[in-house]
Amino acid sequence: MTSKTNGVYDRTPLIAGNWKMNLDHQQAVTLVQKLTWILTDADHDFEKVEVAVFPPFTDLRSVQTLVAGDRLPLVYGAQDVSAEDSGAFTGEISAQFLSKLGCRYVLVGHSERRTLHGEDDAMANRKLTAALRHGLGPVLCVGEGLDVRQAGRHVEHTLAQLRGALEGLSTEQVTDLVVAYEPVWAIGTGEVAGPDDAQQMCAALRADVASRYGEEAAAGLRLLYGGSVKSSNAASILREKDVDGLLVGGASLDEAEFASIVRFEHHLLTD
Ligand SMILES: O=C[C@H](O)COP(=O)(O)O
Repeated sequence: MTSKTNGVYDRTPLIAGNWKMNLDHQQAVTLVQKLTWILTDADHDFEKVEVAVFPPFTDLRSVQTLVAGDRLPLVYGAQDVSAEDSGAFTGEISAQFLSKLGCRYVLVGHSERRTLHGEDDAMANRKLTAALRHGLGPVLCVGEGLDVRQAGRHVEHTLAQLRGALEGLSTEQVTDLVVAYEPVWAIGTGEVAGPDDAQQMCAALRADVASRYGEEAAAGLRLLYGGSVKSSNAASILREKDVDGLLVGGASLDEAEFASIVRFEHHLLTD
């Protein structure tokens, strides 16, 4: 069985906030402070439901100082990483630097990196490998565009992205991985894939990992859904068996809204 269980869920749920290119380092400190106050006030158990924020690179040092100084129970990561470790790569950020800043996670292959910067599965694979080399937990993002969904090829497309990005990884590395399914047509558009869509894809991703890396790897793999998540739809998506968490964009910029998403169990109880 997986070592990821927290005694309540099969795997520890992860609620992650991707701030994208929003909030400077001072705003970052304010948001992280307020978010922690709200969650601590509400007796949130951070061991039971993990909370992560993904600020811009320039905020990370400030977030590290705050989290370490005040021993805050949330974790943080970066939105991207270089495939290279060091050298003449102007503008790139090494996984080693992120590791030194206390990042636990890093996003790899986000759809905005793929569409705006031409990143393909081979690049995602190199970045993922670089992250693992330096002890970071990659959050691999996969998902189809509207044309692919309309053509009914979304499962095959997303599984191909997964396979390409995982090329050469060991079973152990795959077991600890987080994969976020983000249908591109649902990102920042207000369109949400239904809980059934999220479950269908997450089940397909888990089954694919089971067939290639074994049941234990599949049981440990955490699968997130991302795309126009709000507090009003979070609980219904997280109710699905194979969905282990959420990757939240816009709604993570509002501490009260994000805290409400983190406390999805409260909605499950009151729904
Ligand atoms: O990384 C987060 C996703 O791109 C979702 O963004 P969104 O919640 O603003 O749709």
